[in-house]
Amino acid sequence: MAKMRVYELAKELKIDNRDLIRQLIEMGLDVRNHMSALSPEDAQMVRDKLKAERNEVVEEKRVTTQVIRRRRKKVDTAEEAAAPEAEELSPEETAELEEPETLPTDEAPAQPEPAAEVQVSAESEPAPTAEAAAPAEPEPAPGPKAEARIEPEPEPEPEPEPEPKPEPEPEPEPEPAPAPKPEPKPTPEPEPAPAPQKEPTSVAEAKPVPEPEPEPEPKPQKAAAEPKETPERPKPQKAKPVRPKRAVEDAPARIISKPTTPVPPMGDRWREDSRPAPPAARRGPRPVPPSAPPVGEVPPPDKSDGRPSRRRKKGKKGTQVPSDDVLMRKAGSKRKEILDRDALYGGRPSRGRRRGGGTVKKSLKTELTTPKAIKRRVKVTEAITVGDLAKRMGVKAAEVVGRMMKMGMMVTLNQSLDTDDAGIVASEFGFEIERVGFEEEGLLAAHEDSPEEMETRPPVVTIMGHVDHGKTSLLDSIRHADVVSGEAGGITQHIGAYDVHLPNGGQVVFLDTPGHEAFTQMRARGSQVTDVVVLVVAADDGIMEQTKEAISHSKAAGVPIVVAINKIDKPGADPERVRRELSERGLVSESWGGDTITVEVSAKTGQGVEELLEMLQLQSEVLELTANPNKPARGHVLEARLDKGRGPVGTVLVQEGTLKAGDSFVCGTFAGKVRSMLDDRGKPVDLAGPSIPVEVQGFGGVPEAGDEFSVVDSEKVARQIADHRAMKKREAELSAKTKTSLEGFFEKMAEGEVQELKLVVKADVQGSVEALVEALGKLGNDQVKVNVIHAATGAINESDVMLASTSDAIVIGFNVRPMGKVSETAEAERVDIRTYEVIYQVLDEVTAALTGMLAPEFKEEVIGRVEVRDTFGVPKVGTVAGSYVTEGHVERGAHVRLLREGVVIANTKVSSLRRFKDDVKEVAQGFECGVGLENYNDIKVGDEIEFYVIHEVAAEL
Ligand SMILES: Nc1nc2c(ncn2[C@@H]2O[C@H](COP(=O)(O)OP(=O)(O)OP(=O)(O)O)[C@@H](O)[C@H]2O)c(=O)[nH]1
Repeated sequence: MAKMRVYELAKELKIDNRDLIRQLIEMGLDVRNHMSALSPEDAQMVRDKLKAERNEVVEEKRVTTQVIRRRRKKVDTAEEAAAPEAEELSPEETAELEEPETLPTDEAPAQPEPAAEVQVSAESEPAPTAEAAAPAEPEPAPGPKAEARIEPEPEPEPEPEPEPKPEPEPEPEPEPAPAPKPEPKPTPEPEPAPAPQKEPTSVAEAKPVPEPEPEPEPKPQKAAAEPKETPERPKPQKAKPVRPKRAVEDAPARIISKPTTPVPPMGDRWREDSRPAPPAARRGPRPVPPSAPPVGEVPPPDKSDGRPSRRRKKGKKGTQVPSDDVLMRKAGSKRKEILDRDALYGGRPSRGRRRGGGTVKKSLKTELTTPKAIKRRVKVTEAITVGDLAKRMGVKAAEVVGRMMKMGMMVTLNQSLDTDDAGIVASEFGFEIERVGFEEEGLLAAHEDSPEEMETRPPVVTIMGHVDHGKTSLLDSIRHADVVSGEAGGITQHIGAYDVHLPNGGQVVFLDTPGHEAFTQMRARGSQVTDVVVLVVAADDGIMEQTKEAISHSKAAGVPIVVAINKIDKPGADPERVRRELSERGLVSESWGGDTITVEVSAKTGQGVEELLEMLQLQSEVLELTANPNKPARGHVLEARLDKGRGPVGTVLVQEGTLKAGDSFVCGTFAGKVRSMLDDRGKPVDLAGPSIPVEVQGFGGVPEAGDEFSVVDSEKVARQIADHRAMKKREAELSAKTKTSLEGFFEKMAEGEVQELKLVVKADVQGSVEALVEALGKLGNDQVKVNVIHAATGAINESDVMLASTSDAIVIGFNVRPMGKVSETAEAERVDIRTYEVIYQVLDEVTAALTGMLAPEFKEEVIGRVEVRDTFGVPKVGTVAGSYVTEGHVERGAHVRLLREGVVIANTKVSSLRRFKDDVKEVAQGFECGVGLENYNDIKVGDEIEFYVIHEVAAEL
């Protein structure tokens, strides 16, 4: 059989993950978290054990109208078996069974409204009474009740419950419902016994019936029985108090109301897990009644919703429940107190009436928080953070996080959920997720080019090649060939691209790409805007590794290659060898009958450079490169950086249209307006047509190399698109991270798989970013790896910090610093930001961090020894050794070895360390002390106890 995860077992047993983990640990099982695996045998053993424990149920008995006595009781298996059956009773049966309870309610009816309240208060107050009478109650009922209250709140918020209930409950509830039942059943007892069980069942089934019943609150009995099961209903109870009269009206309502409670089911799960017991008692009972009374008022689904929410609030304040009681006592009028409370938290008008005070109006406020059915849809584009989702649903974020934790999803507020996960969570609150799209295309200027509008444009050329084959030299040589440049050294390059004007009037634009392997990605991107690639191959070296890469990138991009066989001036030059090797790579030279243009050049002497330029022009003509210059510009960013004086600037290669000063544009996730443009020689220009590279000033932020640049109609449109893209990007990043965290992190941790050091890398220029990402990616080993979750240019901003925070990553800044309040945010989020100015320092520190993450080695250090001079038997503690510290010192919590004549008799830990009657943390050499050992009592006079501690020693890579 396959192993089972703790959370799966918890789900099966319908108990909270944490509770189960605690119990598993108590059972001696090695579990760390809810993702820990359990063998089939262990799982079965746990099931058996927990089931056995569940046989112990709480017996509730109504002693007086306001007092219910609960006692724990062992239930026979047979009884249990019977119970289930009861649960399975048909709705009608259930109804019948419930009716009896209703009757009691009727009894109370005399005090219609009050009745409800009284009951509630009775229960709540009883707290005191009950406590005195049956202390046991609090614990048993509490748990469920507490949960119930809380649940009610959660559900109420979703208010949609009434309406939505049907949907949500059906699926989710089923499970939850059962879960609660188990507990409730036990509670059932005497008369109610049957009802309770049924209730659960009925609840599940009835749920569909939702709105129907306004039934008044069942009497205490019901409360007693239901409490556990319908913890959520508690709120409803609260509602009852308010709606007493109505409640009385609908008897069947109860059942219905329960169904209504269905929404809670989801909550039940959670409740079961986390709710505190204390308040439960009071709330427990209420749950049932609530459903009834509320129902009466519920008529309008919304209202019912609204009410629940109020109740919830109350419930939330569940902790306040006690305070309520206190208030009631003080006031001397329980009813009034309850009413007041209701009013405070948005009670119904009815409450107000009772009060007869203006406060009623205030209570109406709550209704504002009740989402209407049509508003129970949360629109999401790609993903949504947990916090946003909670906000959009009008639910407390902590509550959403709590529910997700109970679902086995460990998340933080800023974690992003994709639409699927968000849908699951939203359904827990009665909401739906609606995926919506953003019509970005509609906002971007679309223009159909007609053949007449097309004009020839210069080819854009990228020079690639292996290291030292002469790329830079060739570019220099080409600059000298520029006929426009009046400068001695040819073009003084200002940006990563420049256009060369040929003697024949032609023009060729070159992209200047670095030749280091760390920039392979940049080269690949360069290919995307490139029309022709000049592959530089040293005639004396032939095709090398990077030459092959360049060929691959060019081919993948579908860009034709013109080969420049360089260094033909060198004695060892062998152009034919290069052609042969090229043909082996599919590039057959024209001189060999192929279609690959090869030109023999010498960057050093300038030989063949003009011919190369002519060939490029020829190739360009063959390609029939054209573009429409008469439309809004579109292009790509070749390089971008943060200029101290000018802010973000980027080199943009215009590919179509004409870029003008003053144009509004969107680039990547930034909007901007062209404030100024410089050409490749650093001269200001107002226009830049197709194939022309210009340095643009006016970006809203530093874009990434390769980002598309598009001119749009207005700044407003630009901002709209940029904001949308930024949101999508962030959501995508967070979503990706979240998925990793949700689906793999815990499992990996539990199974000791690979750990990752996550980094957010920010640098001043794209080149540095890519170099860092590549270098960092090479660090680590098979145990620990580096995962750069985000890398970009520009200062470290809050987005980076939040991403690091949610991803548990470190922010690496290279030649950039945190902006504005980012440092404060980082401190608040406990995000480590490290800034550097030298790459090797980055690598050194990251390596150190990785070392710290490696599984530590353990080293033992003996800190002291004692000699046992006497032994004492202490009740409930065991044997205590009256000892004398002979060496070093001894500490409580230290590991110890019990030595007898030099032989290790036991290896355990110190359970107690005392000096006379005082517990002490440490005892120094030369002093006497009493030492108790964990799980070991066979200590004898003359034994020696060696104390030692274990240190973790970081491993090295
Ligand atoms: N003899 C001779 N030497 C050349 C020629 N072209 C380049 N060199 C030399 O080759 C060496 C490398 O040239 P670079 O232009 O730096 O080569 P690169 O491909 O740009 O190198 P990286 O930038 O490191 O990728 C330099 O010492 C140049 O002087 C040439 O045509 N003939």
